[in-house]
Amino acid sequence: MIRFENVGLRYGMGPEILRDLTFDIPKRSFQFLTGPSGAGKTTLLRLLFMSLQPTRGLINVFNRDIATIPRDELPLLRRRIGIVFQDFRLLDHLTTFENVALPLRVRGKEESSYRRDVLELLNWVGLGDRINVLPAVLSGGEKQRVAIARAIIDQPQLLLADEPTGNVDPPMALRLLRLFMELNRLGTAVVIATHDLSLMEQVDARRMILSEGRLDIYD
Ligand SMILES: Nc1ncnc2c1ncn2[C@@H]1O[C@H](COP(=O)(O)OP(=O)(O)OP(=O)(O)O)[C@@H](O)[C@H]1O
Repeated sequence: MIRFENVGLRYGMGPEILRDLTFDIPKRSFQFLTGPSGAGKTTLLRLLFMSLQPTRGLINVFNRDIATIPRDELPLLRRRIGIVFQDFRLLDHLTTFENVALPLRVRGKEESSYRRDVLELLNWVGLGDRINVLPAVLSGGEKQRVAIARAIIDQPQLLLADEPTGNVDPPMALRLLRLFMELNRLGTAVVIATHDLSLMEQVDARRMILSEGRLDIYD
């Protein structure tokens, strides 16, 4: 589904942050992306989301060479990807419900067709009593769960999550992990960037480890 070949990335004239990355992300796979702070996990997620072009090498996403995709086609392609940003990126003027429902609204779906699904997911992530509030009154952990719910509500083909359990307590982290596993069981390829060893120990999943610009993969 995704293929990197000899990919390198530097920001401006800076040092090469990622070097000679060659790997695949197969359909329906589940992997953790880990490595020390500053190793380039967020950068790699940005390459996967096509919000950054590599300085060298080839990236294929959904069998398209990202260097040749016209800019105006990117939004449509990105709709197949759910993403949880480290800084959440919720829309401040929308309620919890509206933020989570956004990908469905963008698709032109009627609220009556998804209302129950959104409410069920919000209950599952423990936000059943925060449905009608704006992001400004939510805690960091609550915002994180809204961002996760928004990323998965439309069952994307690929989920990219940057430290998705960084702001919640261990029991909630486990609950969220179960949610990602269920999504994966339903067919989504999942990439979770994390430092959380205890979280990774819960699942016998592929590990992609970034260190000093290189990537090692343990299947
Ligand atoms: N926009 C940018 N311009 C210049 N340098 C950047 C930019 N974004 C990231 N970097 C640098 O690239 C390197 C990798 O950063 P990145 O955020 O990808 O690492 P990370 O592994 O996600 O870190 P963390 O675990 O702390 O979130 C760092 O040295 C960072 O300073």
